[in-house]
Amino acid sequence: MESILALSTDEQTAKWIPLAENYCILGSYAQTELGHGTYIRGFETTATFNISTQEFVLNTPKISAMKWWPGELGRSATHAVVFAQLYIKGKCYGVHPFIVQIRSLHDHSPAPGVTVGDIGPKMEFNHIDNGYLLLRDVRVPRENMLSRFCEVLADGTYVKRGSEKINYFNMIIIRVKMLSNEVVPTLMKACTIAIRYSVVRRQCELKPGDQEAKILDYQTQQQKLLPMLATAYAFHFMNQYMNELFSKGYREIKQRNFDSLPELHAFSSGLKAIYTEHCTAGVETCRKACGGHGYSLLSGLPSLYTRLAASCTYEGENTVLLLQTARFLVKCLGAAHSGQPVPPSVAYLSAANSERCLVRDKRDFLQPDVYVEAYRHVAIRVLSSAAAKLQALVQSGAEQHEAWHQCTVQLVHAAKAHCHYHVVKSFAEAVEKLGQEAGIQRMIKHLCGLFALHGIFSNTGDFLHDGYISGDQVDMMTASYLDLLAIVRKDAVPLVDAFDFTDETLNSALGSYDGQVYRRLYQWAQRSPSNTKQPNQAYENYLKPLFQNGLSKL
Ligand SMILES: Cc1cc2nc3c(=O)[nH]c(=O)nc-3n(C[C@H](O)[C@H](O)[C@H](O)COP(=O)(O)OP(=O)(O)OC[C@H]3O[C@@H](n4cnc5c(N)ncnc54)[C@H](O)[C@@H]3O)c2cc1C
Repeated sequence: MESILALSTDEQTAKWIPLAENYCILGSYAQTELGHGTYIRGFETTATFNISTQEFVLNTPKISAMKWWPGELGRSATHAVVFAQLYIKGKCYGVHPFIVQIRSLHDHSPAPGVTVGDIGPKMEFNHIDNGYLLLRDVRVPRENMLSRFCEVLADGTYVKRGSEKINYFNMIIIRVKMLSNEVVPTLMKACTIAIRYSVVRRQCELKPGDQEAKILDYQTQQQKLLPMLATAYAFHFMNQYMNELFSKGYREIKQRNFDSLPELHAFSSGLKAIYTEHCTAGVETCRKACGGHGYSLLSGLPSLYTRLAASCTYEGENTVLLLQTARFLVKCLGAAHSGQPVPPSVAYLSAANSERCLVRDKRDFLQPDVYVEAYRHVAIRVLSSAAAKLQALVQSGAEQHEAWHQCTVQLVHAAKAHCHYHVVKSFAEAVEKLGQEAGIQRMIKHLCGLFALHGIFSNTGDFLHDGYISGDQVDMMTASYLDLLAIVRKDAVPLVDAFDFTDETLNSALGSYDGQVYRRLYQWAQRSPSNTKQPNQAYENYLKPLFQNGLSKL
């Protein structure tokens, strides 16, 4: 439905959306092929326009062209938005989207010319039937090409309205939505489970002779979990900013003003990559922080991890996305240096870069303008140094693509630094806006500081590299960081309760609101098939003969 809404004409929307909304049809987004996922221009599925019948004829010319991975395709979908190379009178016009009926609406059997099935077991994602699709002379009417931005007229004339990149616009939409709806809530759930568990679980004595301590009172446990909590809040506030930027851009694009498309694409790509990377790693950190019980599926944590791990790949592979962000940044840096206007998210590149951090006391590191400036400095420095290397390679005779290839590791670094700067900045701005609620503002400001200082603590080299901060300042920053761990510890439980997940949604024996961890683990373990199956077949079939055989030998 997202694809149809973004890519279809008003008439196409009026035809297909009510059918989808009323479950008369079920859709799948069929883009990826066996041989190509990232490189969309390399897709091999073809859609050839037949003027005499006014139809497109879709084909899978070879095995690598088979659609592979689309969700809901395996056994559920009746229709798919299939991306294929458009051919008119022998000329290729690139990849376009077509609505193709793949199963009968009467008995769900494959439509004529369609071979469709499930791709088999995966690391997780068992809630979705990812499928394969092979097309042999499958015909669809001319109206089935989604034509908001490109159309094929009855006489075979190809009409373009706007940027050719617009066909990828729905990928931006889905990317932006997945961050708010799936990625960040998953980290929030993991934090809720691990933090609630860490105030129930007691282990060892903090002070000899005392009662065993809650594990969240150990500084190392705080350092595992509380920066993850701060990350969840940071991404939440960044999402609000991104959604505003996106809504504005979406309105303009619908009016066929494509000016914001490069910025939206670059920003959503970079954020998707860093969110999914940090959230996936964060969920795994939460799991490990729950010790042995975190490894049990009953904790709810392993399935959060395996589901989220897929998001590093789908809707754009992360490295590839970061490189796209970097390409945009390098272009904007060039424009900024030559005094041309640049989009708002990169306006900071036009200002001079500060040389030194002027902090003299550890408390200064708790000032948002201090850490926001430090992140800005690093983002400009890393990008400038990658761009300078790129330029030097080209000036020394390397071809542009070769020079780019030799800089990709540093370019990925630059894209990450750009996104990290924005997340810190938007978090600090969100804190400012909470001015009406002093208590909440104080709490969230601590979290914001923790997020920012955790990033500096974990990537100290980036800040030390050109002497922006000194070794002494690193010590001050570390002292503030550790102070914040103890401060945020006090609010940790209300801060996860504020996410407001129900016990049913968390589905975790460790993370329920009432804290009855051990009772629930025992009750849920009772339901395990090995405990409920009667009689115990493993004993009857294998162990009993083994024991009897052993005894008979004595
Ligand atoms: C759970 C799940 C659900 C999915 N659902 C759908 C769906 O509904 N519909 C659909 O169409 N597809 C779907 N996909 C497919 C998904 O979109 C692709 O797997 C994804 O776009 C990555 O493409 P790829 O598999 O070709 O990876 P590749 O591009 O082959 O990546 C492999 C490696 O090569 C590197 N690489 C590739 N190109 C470059 C480059 N230019 N520069 C540097 N490094 C590069 C990558 O960084 C990566 O490390 C799904 C995938 C998963 C795992």
